[in-house]
Amino acid sequence: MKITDAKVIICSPGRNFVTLKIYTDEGLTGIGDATLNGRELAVASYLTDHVIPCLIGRDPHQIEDIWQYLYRGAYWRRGPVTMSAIAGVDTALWDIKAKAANMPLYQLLGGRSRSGIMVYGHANGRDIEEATDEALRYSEMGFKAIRAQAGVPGLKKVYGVSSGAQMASGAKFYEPADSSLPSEHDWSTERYLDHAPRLFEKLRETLGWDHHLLHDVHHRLTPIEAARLGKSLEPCRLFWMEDPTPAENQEAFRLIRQHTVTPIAVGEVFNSIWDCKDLIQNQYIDYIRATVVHAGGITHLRRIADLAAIYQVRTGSHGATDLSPVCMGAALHFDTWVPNFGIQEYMHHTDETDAVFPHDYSFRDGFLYAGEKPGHGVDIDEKLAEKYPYRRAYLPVNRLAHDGTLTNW
Ligand SMILES: O=C(O)[C@@H](O)[C@@H](O)[C@H](O)[C@H](O)CO
Ligand SMILES: [Mg+2]
Repeated sequence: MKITDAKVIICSPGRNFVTLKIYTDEGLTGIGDATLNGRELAVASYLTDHVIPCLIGRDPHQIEDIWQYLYRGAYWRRGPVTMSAIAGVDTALWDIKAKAANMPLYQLLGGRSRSGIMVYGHANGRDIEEATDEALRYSEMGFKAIRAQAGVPGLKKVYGVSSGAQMASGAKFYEPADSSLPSEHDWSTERYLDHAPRLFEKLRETLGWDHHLLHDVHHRLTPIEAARLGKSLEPCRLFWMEDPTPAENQEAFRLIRQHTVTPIAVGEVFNSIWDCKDLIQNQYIDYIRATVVHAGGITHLRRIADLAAIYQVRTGSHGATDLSPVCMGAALHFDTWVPNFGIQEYMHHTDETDAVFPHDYSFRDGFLYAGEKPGHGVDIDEKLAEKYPYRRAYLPVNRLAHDGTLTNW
């Protein structure tokens, strides 16, 4: 089989997505997600201008050789743009290979390891009461695991709190990339550290102990502040505290680990095994959040998961709405196979997004189920995609409320 063509499809059904489609001389096609929130066109150009010319004429079955060619052959290795582009190619090639084998992708990876994929949903509110009501609603929707985020008194706009309407799926629409220039949020660590434990005390008081509760700190604390938060949350028994501190310095997590047993999840911004090697080998984390779309595709994510398995670190892949249904579809096949699975994030896409990306995965009683169609089970309706042209959008920036210092969003 030979790759005869490939193209990048950029669309914006509620938010921007970058999709790579690969064509072969046997009529099989495959698609991969290559969306990088706020930097979409960089990845589109990397694919169109630098990668696609190298793919034409190659055997799509040679996934590993193509991966090595695109990784080592670029000379300039790693980084979110490069690895999202490689991920788009890799996912499309696995899609083609599974279609050629006439089997769902998880079978090709090694078969089913579990009956279904436990997922967590996003409950959030402007204050503790609203977030608690949302968490109750997610419990009624069948979620066994619920991430909770709430506004912080005195702060205008913080991460994770939706001001969107409720969608048909029951979830509230939330899209952080909300403007043609970065919107500015405000932050106070002191207010947040006083407030977060109260949110989870209220949630345990209201929901009881049968649900997993998760929280995303979103890179905002110093290591010792993260240690303090972890300790304060211990009585509420969280499933994980996510991104407690920026992870460029993996060694920083040793300090957090010395002070708290609250489980830690990191890695949605990681794009290679090198970003997580020390965190995993030192068991500074409990879950690795790397994803198909941002960590070089299925080929590389398997390597990260296998390293993690040696140290009893489990997967907890990112699954926000800026990862397209193509990524979710591929992730569910990966999650169905991977032996050290932990949990999968699941934010409902909009109905218009689901229409552009028809898929055969389904949600039932707190679990997602990959479909049985050959491939990863997701397609793109190119005609419909044309109705939603790209529009520039940025993730917000964040400033300290008391003096405007630029900090982590
Ligand atoms: O854990 C999460 O879902 C968040 O960290 C993401 O929603 C993140 O803010 C977005 O993916 C950024 O594009
Ligand atoms: Mg996160």
